[in-house]
Amino acid sequence: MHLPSSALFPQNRPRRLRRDAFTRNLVREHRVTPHDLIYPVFVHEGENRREAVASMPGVDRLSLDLLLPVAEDCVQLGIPVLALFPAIDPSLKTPDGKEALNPDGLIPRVVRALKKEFPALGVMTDVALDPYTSHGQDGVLDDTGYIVNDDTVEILTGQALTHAEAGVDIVAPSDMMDGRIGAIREALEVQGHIHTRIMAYSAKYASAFYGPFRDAVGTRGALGKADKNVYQMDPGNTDEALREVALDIAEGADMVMVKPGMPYLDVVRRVKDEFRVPTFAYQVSGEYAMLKAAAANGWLDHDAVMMESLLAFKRAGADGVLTYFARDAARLLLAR
Ligand SMILES: NCc1[nH]cc(CCC(=O)O)c1CC(=O)O
Ligand SMILES: [Mg+2]
Repeated sequence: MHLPSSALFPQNRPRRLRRDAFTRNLVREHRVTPHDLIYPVFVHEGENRREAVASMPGVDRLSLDLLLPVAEDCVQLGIPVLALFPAIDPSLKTPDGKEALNPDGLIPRVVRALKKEFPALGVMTDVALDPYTSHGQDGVLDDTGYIVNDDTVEILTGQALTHAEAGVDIVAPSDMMDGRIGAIREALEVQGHIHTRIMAYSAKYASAFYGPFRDAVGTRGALGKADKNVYQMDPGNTDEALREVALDIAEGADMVMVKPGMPYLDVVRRVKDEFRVPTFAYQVSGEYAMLKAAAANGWLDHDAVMMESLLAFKRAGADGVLTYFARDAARLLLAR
């Protein structure tokens, strides 16, 4: 028999551990479970209103009555948290986005209904002004069109309190203003909302992958050619992500997030290694749209790439993933 030249061969045969399914199952280092998944949903006013989001196949804007069965499905599937995003009636949008502070607005009403019907299901809300502003930016503008920080933080703090008063479990500021986590945490404490958790969008990049989301919440038109580069992070930076996360933890965040997801797995890994806090990644609308489009063309296997993409987040160090695939993935996992 011909002998191989390497002294390590044939003692070292890594393929032994790949030979059959039971061995692969036995030695697998990372897994996805339904409990890892947060399901983002889009809500709008009305009754029995369902509107498909063209750039996000399988995702609809729903009125509250149609959202309730979706919430029930999440409970059945073991998905721990729903993340709410509003598509606000254009007649309610203003330059300062003050509808975000309305205690009887869409989001507070949806939160109250969900917590009443499904008390064990976690509910998370987005803290940011873009669905409420007439210009589609996440904050208020000065005369030059610059998004001003501190005035915006004041409004965001009011928005977070409004959600907390409605009974939300987790507020998730996605605006990228400086100092908002500290301001929100202090206000929550002062008002006695000591259990409200904060998941900070700490390292949120100015990304082109958010396009379909802006269709879903109806901000693409208002935003026009404008970008969010003066507050969201530059895609070229990773040290800066660590500084942002450090600030948010110091200011009182319970959990942090990196966003987008798949193109930023290096950032997820660095954040997890550095801070060892609950770390989440957002597989954003554009990532979802890419995989859906390729699958619809028959270029990729839908279920296989869905599960592989989610597993990649876990392997990179994420404790959980916000994903529009949450229900599909959970269903598949439970069927196995
Ligand atoms: N505060 C806005 C917000 N909250 C979540 C997303 C993106 C989510 C997605 O693309 O799936 C965005 C878009 C943006 O910053 O323009
Ligand atoms: Mg910050």
